Amino acid sequence: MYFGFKDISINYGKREIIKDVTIEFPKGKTTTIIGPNGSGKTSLLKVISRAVTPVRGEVVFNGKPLKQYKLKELAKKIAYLPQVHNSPSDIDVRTLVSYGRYPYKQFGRGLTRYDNDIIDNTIEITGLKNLQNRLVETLSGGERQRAWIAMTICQQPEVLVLDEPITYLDIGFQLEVMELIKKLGEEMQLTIIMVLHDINFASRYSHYLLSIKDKGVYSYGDPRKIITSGKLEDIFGIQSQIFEDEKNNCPFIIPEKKRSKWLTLGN
Ligand SMILES: Nc1ncnc2c1ncn2[C@@H]1O[C@H](COP(=O)(O)OP(=O)(O)OP(=O)(O)O)[C@@H](O)[C@H]1O
Repeated sequence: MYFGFKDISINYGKREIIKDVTIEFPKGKTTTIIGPNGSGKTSLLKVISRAVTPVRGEVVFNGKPLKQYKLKELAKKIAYLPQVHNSPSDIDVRTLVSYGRYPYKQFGRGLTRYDNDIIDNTIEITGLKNLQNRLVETLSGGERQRAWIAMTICQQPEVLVLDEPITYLDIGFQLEVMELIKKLGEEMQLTIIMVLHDINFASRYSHYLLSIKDKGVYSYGDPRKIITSGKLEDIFGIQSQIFEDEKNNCPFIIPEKKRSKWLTLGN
């Protein structure tokens, strides 16, 4: 297995959240995890970042369980951007991006010329050149997200894990960040695993979708296979119309109605 979950189960106390999930993420491709609120998507990503320890199973990278790697070694291979990230208030964009080089730093040494070249290049390709001296706290939400993504890219990872990277952004910045992720994925041949709530963005920007329901994998595959009105009804309890986005060559959904006891009361 290149990278994936092998028989992962997650509990919080006695409560079981995820049960026996096994999935391999294809190398160099983008896989997006979708599923209802509270279904365990973030918990799965946190197992990759080691913030959550599964009760059973393991994450496998290059055929070896993650726990057999040294943390510094892993940080050069896998970058993780959590859903909520608070920047220190007094650092500028360049400094934030440079944090991505920490796994490569020798003890007691500063950044090398090579590190600075990588930082320059990352700032260039993520369109941050004009913002590099600005304090991170003064950036708009979209600009800030770009800066954080740049930090992960500066790590030169093979695997990039993103938890809801566009959730708090307006539609313009959502599009900009998704295009950036796509560009970086293609140029750096990244294996991207992310969680998105927006099914249409997930459909358009993913090679594969993984849907989570009832503690496990409900469906996995090409967006065309996953985005069907029957499956979306099962996963989210919604009725929807599905169309073909011919320009982007993927399905898109118009949600119609939620199956909800609140809405039908009194009818
Ligand atoms: N540290 C924790 N302690 C106890 N329960 C937790 C903890 N973290 C998450 N949970 C619970 O585990 C379940 C899964 O949470 P998780 O955040 O993984 O779901 P999610 O699919 O990412 O949800 P959302 O789409 O709302 O972000 C939820 O019921 C949540 O309340």
